[in-house]
Amino acid sequence: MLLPQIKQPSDLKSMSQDDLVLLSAEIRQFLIEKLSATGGHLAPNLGVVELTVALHYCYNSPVDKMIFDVGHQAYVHKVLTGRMDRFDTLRQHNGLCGFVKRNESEHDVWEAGHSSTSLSAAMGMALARDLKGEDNKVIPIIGDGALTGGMAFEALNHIGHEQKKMMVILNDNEMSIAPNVGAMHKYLSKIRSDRHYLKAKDDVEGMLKRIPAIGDRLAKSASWIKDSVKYMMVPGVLFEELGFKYLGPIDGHDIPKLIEAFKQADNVEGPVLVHVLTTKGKGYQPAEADSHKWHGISPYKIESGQVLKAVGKPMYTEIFGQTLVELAKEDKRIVAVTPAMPTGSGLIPFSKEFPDRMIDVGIAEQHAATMSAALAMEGLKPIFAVYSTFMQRAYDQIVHDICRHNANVIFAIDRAGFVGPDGETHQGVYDVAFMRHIPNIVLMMPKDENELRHMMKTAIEYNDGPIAYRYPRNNVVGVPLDEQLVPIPIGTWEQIRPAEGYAIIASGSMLQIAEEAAELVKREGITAGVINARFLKPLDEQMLRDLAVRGTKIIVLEEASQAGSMGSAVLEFYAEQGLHDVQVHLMGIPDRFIEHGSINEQRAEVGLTVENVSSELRSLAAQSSYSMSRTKFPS
Ligand SMILES: Cc1ncc(C[n+]2csc(CCOP(=O)(O)OP(=O)(O)O)c2C)c(N)n1
Ligand SMILES: CC(=O)[C@@H](O)[C@H](O)COP(=O)(O)O
Ligand SMILES: [Mg+2]
Repeated sequence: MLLPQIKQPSDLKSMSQDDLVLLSAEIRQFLIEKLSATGGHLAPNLGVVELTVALHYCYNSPVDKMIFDVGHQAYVHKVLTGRMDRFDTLRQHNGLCGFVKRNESEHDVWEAGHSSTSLSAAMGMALARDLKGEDNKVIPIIGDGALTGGMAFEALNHIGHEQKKMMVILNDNEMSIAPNVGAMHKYLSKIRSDRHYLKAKDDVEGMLKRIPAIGDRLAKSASWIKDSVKYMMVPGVLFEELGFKYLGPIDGHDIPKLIEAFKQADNVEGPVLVHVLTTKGKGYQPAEADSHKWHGISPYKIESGQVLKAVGKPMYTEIFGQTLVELAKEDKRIVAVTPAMPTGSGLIPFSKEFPDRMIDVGIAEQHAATMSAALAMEGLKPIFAVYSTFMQRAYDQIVHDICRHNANVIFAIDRAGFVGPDGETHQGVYDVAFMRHIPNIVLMMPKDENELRHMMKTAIEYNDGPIAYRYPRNNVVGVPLDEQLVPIPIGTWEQIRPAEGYAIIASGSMLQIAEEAAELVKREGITAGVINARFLKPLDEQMLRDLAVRGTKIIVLEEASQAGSMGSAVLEFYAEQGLHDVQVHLMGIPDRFIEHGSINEQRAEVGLTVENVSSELRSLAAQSSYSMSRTKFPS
């Protein structure tokens, strides 16, 4: 076995290329075995085994900077950089992060989680290198999916202009999470599929060089002919026109060929793009056969490929997807917009039923948002289905193109709140704060799946501007579903338990915690009300006034950043109304990033638990009895 000998990347240097091939096989087997117990991003990592081995063989991490785009495909890098023995803890609380993580290793020079940042990071590192007079290599590794992200194009444009030396590895496996989309994808597929490029490329380039310059007039047409023939025949010309030397396509599972290509690239002065063809899920039949499903997978049985996912209640995502099909059958204006997350957003049923009304724009949240505004302004009902965390990419488009235009865009914000194993880069905890302060937006969050369905109906019937509903990466509560969907009056909260002295104003999944806490302290003589704050904007101002008039002590409980979310809105309301005596306690997510683990562990880490809410109620009650005892009532 070669793998146990690898404690650091330099241990590869003494190995023969045959050994590297054997080592790759051992790494592949290691990943298949480890992830069968932990789950994780199996298919992306199986696709980059040889690529990562060859990179660490040829280059000197961390001096040479390997920058993994998204970072979900860095398990092999982690194996080779001394973290093999931590894979049993992958994506678990205090365990190995599923993405590149600087506090794990000096070899992790750039963190991600969100797509399409590697080229910009590479540009920064190359500029810094040259300004410091250093000569290390800068090597961004970007997938064909990540290349559809707008940031990648911004960076390509700048890199081509600056002509800084770097080697961009384009890992082309024809897949995003789902099959990749877009004109760039088609272009890459053309290069990938037309093998004649490879054999004709040298002939064509040789011929072009032999066309003599015949006088100025003809010389121009000669160079025009060269360019047009080059456009037709030479692969990667798009990149070459952007100022990159294009090398490829290279078989990304052939270590000798990869090493040869890297040597060629090292001799290029400016930026070079090495186009590497890989198979997502390579070497494990179930993952190769369905790399979409095996992009991110739960624990499984190796022999059969049977996924061991607990059979239980559906996710909110599934209810969203089903309900959207119901609504779209009644309303032809409904179109679904997804930035490369059709499956994760539950839109596969919709795409099967209404293929013409399903728009996957690739990893392009900004484009998706602005395009949705235009769809709405043309009288359609665009459902912008997006994960909370990825929607952060489109903040300006939400302000500038959707809300300012008061466009009837419907946001279906999935993964709202803690997301568990993906950790800090994927937590959906900022959208309340960054959306509620934008004029014209209505923001909802359901207490259960039945209310989500009514909110979806509410959004369709609402024609006064943008409206959003956010729901968690969770299983549903398990309540009966009403057949008849009825719009909810905008800005109305629901009193679940009458407020006497104390009230918990809670949103979404926090309602269950609020009710359990209220029930727990009730046995101790503390009667706490529970209010379903199903509208995060606008607030139910009448209910807030009533609570103030009755001198109710309030806890605002939300699985969102405490700064700027609903709790802040309640405080602002009372301040604006001059109701300065109202006692409001905020229980939300503190001002720090919460790392990977289970959702319950993340909630416990920040105190969003029944125990904590109960003890908060007890201390409020103790204060009241203390201040009561101190009050000198007239005898
Ligand atoms: C801004 C953003 N949007 C969406 C995602 C979700 N996402 C994670 S990986 C991925 C596909 C990446 O495809 P590619 O770069 O080709 O890598 P592969 O998995 O094929 O190796 C997507 C869409 C993300 N991480 N970041
Ligand atoms: C790497 C990435 O960003 C996606 O694969 C993400 O991990 C999907 O998240 P869900 O598992 O919540 O769909
Ligand atoms: Mg890909």
